[in-house]
Amino acid sequence: MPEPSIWIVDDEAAIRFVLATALRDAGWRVDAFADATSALAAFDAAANPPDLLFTDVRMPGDDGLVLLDRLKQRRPELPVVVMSAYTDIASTAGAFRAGAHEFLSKPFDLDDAVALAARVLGPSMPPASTPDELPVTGEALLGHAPAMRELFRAIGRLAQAPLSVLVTGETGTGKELVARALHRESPRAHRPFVALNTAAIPAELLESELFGHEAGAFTGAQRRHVGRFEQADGGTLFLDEIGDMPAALQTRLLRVLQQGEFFRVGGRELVRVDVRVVAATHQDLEARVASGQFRADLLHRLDVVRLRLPPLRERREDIPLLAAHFLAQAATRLGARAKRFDRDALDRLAAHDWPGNVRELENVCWRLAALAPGERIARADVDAALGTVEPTRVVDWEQALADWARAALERGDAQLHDTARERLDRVLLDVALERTGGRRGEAAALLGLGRNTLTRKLGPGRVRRPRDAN
Ligand SMILES: Nc1ncnc2c1ncn2[C@@H]1O[C@H](COP(=O)(O)OP(=O)(O)OP(=O)(O)O)[C@@H](O)[C@H]1O
Repeated sequence: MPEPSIWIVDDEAAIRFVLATALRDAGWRVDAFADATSALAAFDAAANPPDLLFTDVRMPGDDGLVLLDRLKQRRPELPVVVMSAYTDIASTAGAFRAGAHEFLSKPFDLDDAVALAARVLGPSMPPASTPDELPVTGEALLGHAPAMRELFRAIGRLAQAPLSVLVTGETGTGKELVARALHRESPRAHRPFVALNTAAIPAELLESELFGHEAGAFTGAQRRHVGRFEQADGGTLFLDEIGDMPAALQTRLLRVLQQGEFFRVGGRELVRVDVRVVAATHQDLEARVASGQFRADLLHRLDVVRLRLPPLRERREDIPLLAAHFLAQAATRLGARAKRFDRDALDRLAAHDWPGNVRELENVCWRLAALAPGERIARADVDAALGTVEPTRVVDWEQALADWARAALERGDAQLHDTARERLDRVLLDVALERTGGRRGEAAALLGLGRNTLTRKLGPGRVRRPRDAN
């Protein structure tokens, strides 16, 4: 069977490059095109058409929606993922009606794109293609803020002992890099480092992803699949977004951690493994335990040692160092000339709040490497790259939230974070569903969520009429 092939159509060289690299690393054949016309010409001439196509929306010449339409006329069953900037989402909601398979809002996380491709092309990818089994050398964890120095010391100490570690911190703060560093510095370094993002994989596939399955274990399981635990034997298993793990699987994971052995899904043979688990979460797991969403005994098992990564806004002194690093890295990988930041530009970067933390900074630097016209990056370039993401009304909203939080703390409300998240999700979902007349796929696209995530958030009994009282 030939390996599945993926095509990327995007006018932005940086996006083509990073997406193609990530998908190739994951084991797929990838071809990339800079515009719709050349992609369509290649499609018509191709002996082996793609099995999946990613397209940008806004491109010079025919846009991605025109391309989508033309492709659908030729091959209606071709899955097409439409990628678009956050600000274009409203105009892109129609993409689903036009037959798009999925929607990826830019800037996106490469892991999400790879997971999405894995969903479309099937979970039993060729075994050699495990996206996370990358070489773990040369991934520098940079920083000289006191909290980071303390963290490096802790990593050095902890790497030697096979203790479970829980890494906490907001999204994009570098939790996975910490896990990789723990592995790299450990006696397990010559064995695999395997990562699994619990939140990126649909709940129904998670069990077989973790523990593997035998051929015929369920519909669609044609071949035996070796799970991540087995892949990581002798090495380190990194479980990202552990807080999102479904309850039944938490129970199973706990048992495996206690006993070091398990059955594959549909299997009778007991599999023994020696795996060091590093788990990560951006959530408050104690609060999830208190509200019954996370098992206390599993938390204790994972949380033998805890490492906390501060958000980037709490270590602003590291911003210039990180920015220079990402800019140089992007230039090398783009084959472009190195650029430098003006003082003002660095000040602007240092003043930003970075809700997406280091990942957001990395994305902005890639954008600057690819787009800023001169060799010196000025403040205005940074303004443009940061976009107009902080309209003034957001401030009012945050103010209201702060008032609410103060009042709730005053009342002694114990589960503030969960309540807030739930209300936030509910408001966003209701507004989006209201706008799309209840069509979930489009509502998901409007919110920049995957359809699966939306369905999970809606859950049973969560489908409410738009204007129900609270
Ligand atoms: N201190 C650092 N030095 C260099 N690069 C970093 C650092 N911290 C994070 N990065 C880079 O930022 C990006 C995000 O890091 P990472 O994936 O480890 O974050 P995360 O906390 O695991 O995110 P999430 O919770 O969303 O999974 C990666 O590309 C990583 O290489």
